Amino acid sequence: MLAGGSPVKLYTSSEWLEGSLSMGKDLLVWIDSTPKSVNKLVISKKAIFSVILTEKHTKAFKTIKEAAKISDSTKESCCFTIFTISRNDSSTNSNDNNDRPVCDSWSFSAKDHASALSLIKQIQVLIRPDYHSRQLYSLVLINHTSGKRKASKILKDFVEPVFKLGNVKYDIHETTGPDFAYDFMLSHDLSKYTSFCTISGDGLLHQMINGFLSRPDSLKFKQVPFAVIPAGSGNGLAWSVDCGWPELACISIVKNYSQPMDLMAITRPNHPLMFCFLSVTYGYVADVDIESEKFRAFGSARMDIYGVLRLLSLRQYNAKIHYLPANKSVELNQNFSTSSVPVINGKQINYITSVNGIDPPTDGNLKLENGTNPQNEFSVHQPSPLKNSTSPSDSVNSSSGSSLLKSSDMLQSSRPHGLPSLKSAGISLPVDKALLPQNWVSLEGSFTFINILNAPWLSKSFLSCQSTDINDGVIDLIWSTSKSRSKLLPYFTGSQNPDSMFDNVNINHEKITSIIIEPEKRAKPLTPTSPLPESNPQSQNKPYEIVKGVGIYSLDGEAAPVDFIKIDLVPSFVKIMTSPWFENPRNKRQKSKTPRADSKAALFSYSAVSKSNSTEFSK
Ligand SMILES: Nc1ncnc2c1ncn2[C@@H]1O[C@H](COP(=O)(O)OP(=O)(O)OP(=O)(O)O)[C@@H](O)[C@H]1O
Repeated sequence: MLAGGSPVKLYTSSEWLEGSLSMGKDLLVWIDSTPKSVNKLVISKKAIFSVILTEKHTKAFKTIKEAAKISDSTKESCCFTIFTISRNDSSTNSNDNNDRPVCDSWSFSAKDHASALSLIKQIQVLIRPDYHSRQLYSLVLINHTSGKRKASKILKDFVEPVFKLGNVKYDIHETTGPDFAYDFMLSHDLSKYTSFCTISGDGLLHQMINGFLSRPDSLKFKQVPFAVIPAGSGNGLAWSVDCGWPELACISIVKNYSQPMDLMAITRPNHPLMFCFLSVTYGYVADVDIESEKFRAFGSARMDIYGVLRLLSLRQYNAKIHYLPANKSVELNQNFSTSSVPVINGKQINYITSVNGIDPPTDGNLKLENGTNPQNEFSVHQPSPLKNSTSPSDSVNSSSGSSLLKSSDMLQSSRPHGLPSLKSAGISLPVDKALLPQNWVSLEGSFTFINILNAPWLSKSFLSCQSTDINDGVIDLIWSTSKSRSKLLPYFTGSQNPDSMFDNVNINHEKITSIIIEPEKRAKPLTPTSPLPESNPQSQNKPYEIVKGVGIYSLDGEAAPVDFIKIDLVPSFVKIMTSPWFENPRNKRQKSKTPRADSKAALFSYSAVSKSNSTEFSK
């Protein structure tokens, strides 16, 4: 319901129009009071990120920086300006990230200074409901070495002015090395902050989240959202939460929009438990991501350019994978269904283990027992029926040697508070197929790539899976054994909707909750007794021996040595800032006649009143 309107003039088309301004719960409405006038302006609260007292000048602010400066100097005035963000109505394509948001400013004049201040107070509640009762205070870590080294410019052009205009206080710390964010989050007092933010790529946020979750008191700050203001080369998470443009990321912090985010718990031999929010990749995508680090100066284009080169000489890696399909992790008590039997290179793979001791029907054309795949590409897991299939004991395989995962013991030592039990925790490595719970699926073969995803976008131009979401309670597993460049190219170039390419012949897709990778070749530590340290993409000293054909893992874009690895979904484990209209995830937007949730048509409606002032975010 709208409260009664206050007399307020709106500056439009070089003149002041008499009218009244009313505030609803979710919108602001100005109506021309001239008899028979059709002039009306409606602005959705999602679009408003600032309102400031301004001098009675009608000149538009050229940049947001200029507006931020003026917000200091205006003393007594009856004028005020509202700043909004939206996208142009013409941008309707969900599968590209090229439409930059635009800023509009709207100039109003109230009866007097006191009325202007009173209206400003009401509009601030539209910016965020607790504007007057809670001061936002952001912890900001900035990595000047990210991407094309534009972090300082992003700070000056976007973060400083938008935070000032939106009344967000902040403490900023420059990273001094690769472990800075991890150590900072582990050791500093975080109690005054309302968000933990980076100006960086995905790598720094990865360090920040892992440092945070290693704190003994992390549970206390569980409601504090993380935010990433993109300055890196990939910025996969930022694009996945509709904050790929720095101005949108800053405005999300001002408006304090957040939602829970799933994480992937990563368990590896000789490493503490760690978490990824974006992806774990092995094969083509990891090779491109990590090996193209030397071309950082090209920004996100480094991956596109190097990706083409790598495609010309495709590599494959022999490995076994074992995964728990999402539909099997909930309920075991169901009959075998053939609907989910995948087809690999045109051949149906009888990969599903027997469920509750009932053997799956066999395909007349195939006899798929271990090693008897007609293409000799996969061997198929057909374990003996287990009595207790859901939770085998946490035994450690005695023949496993020192590098083996000590299952639950290892996890206990570094488990963050509130971490649910991990589905793979009871499985010792190397996997003994006879002991693998029967709802798990095993495959073995030569993989071109294995992508394990928690978010749809891995970079500005690479939508790796449209149907995934940061908070959908599942992991998306996408893998290929194909060497067909023509079939793989459209997936990596984004020329087609990725999900339409998941044909289970060249590119396979499964929704899962846990996965174990057992690569045939593994990285070797240089000193056999010392653990494999976390590798840093920029480090010149690789602490492990480079063995030809081993490849590399990319964990949220951070290089890691190839070894046994377990990945388990942890639902809604942290919070992440998203753009104000992220409730309808943009990756799910379709081309349609309905206006985009972030378009001017959806956020404003105006009749006759058509001239707002455009303000540049940065020059
Ligand atoms: N001052 C620093 N010197 C060297 N390395 C740093 C410094 N600060 C952070 N790092 C490390 O740099 C790595 C990459 O950083 P970041 O993710 O910010 O940029 P990026 O790799 O260009 O972007 P993206 O991950 O999106 O591709 C992270 O591992 C981070 O820990």
